[in-house]
Amino acid sequence: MALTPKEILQGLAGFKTDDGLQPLKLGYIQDVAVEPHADGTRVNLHVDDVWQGKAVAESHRTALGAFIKSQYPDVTDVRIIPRSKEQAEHARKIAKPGQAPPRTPVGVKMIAVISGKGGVGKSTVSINLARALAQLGFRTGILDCDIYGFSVPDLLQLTEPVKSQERRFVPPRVQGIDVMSMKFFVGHNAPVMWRGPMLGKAIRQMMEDTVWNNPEYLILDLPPGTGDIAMDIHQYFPKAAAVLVTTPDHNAARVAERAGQMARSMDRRLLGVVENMSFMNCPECGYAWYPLGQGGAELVGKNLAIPVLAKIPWVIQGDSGVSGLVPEGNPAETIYRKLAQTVVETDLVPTGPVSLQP
Ligand SMILES: Nc1ncnc2c1ncn2[C@@H]1O[C@H](COP(=O)(O)OP(=O)(O)OP(=O)(O)O)[C@@H](O)[C@H]1O
Repeated sequence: MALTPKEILQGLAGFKTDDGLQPLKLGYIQDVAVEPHADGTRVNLHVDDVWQGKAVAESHRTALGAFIKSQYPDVTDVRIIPRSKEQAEHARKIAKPGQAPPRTPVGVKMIAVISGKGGVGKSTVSINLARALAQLGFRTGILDCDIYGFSVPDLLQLTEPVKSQERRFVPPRVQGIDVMSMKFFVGHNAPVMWRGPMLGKAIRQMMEDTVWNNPEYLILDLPPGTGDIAMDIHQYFPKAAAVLVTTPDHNAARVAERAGQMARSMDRRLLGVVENMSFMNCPECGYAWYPLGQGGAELVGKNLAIPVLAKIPWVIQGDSGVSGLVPEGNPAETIYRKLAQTVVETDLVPTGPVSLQP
């Protein structure tokens, strides 16, 4: 018999933290979802983000996960996802557990993630921001607009081919994010060698011929730079607000600033700057060091008069790790969650149902 959320909730009645808190009794457990997978069962548990007036401790989350695994041997993966009460309420409104999300298209808020230089982590920030928004309960999609340099599917370790339905494409879903990328339409790592008009057609088709699940947020991973391609793609999404990504070194920051100026000259609203690969923490003593220097985000922020939204540390992946998603329990998870919360609290204007039409 498959495990049910109710059984997990019943089991949680027996859980206490080291310091004697009973989260179920205290009303900190928001909801449980059980997902059967080929290699076992995954449990996603939303909990309040504040316990006893403080952000829920990492140790409480770890203990909760370990408890569930110890009670139910079929469970191979537990995700404890903190969320504010308001976000839980919002999530309940948009998708009652067990029910399909409403079919009426709602407005989509688009966020273009942009950078000056390649390789600063624009795609990494895009996927982790998308996941954090999905974890907050929003239907979220990501469109990899980096037609020539697509990397979103690889960073998400997506291997399955895209499926079609009535001559449209069904985007694969990873961790609650619907993903569309040029990668799905080209041969194994084949280069895309198209010029302008074809490029525009590809973006338009990926948007319009995709069966999007009425996303509330669509993250656009734009190509880096200020050249023709980046400008063309900016034009396709006139209403998207932008998040600028830089690394801390001042050279990258100056290039990022130019990309920000270009976006602004095209009437794009700049929400702020995210500094990626900002610092490294020693896993033993917590000592922070700065392999790429410091001050890049502040420089961009000051010169463009935009806020620094987040500083993301270096994230060390495991031996097998080619995934760009921050591993569960890594401190960067909390930083991305706060970034997503900032985005949610920003008065973004929805653009109407997903469409490229302005
Ligand atoms: N915070 C981080 N810690 C460790 N590695 C990172 C971090 N951010 C990005 N990386 C790694 O750096 C590489 C480049 O990242 P990513 O592809 O996100 O950059 P990008 O700016 O989108 O590049 P491009 O524009 O060339 O596509 C990837 O291998 C990614 O896993």
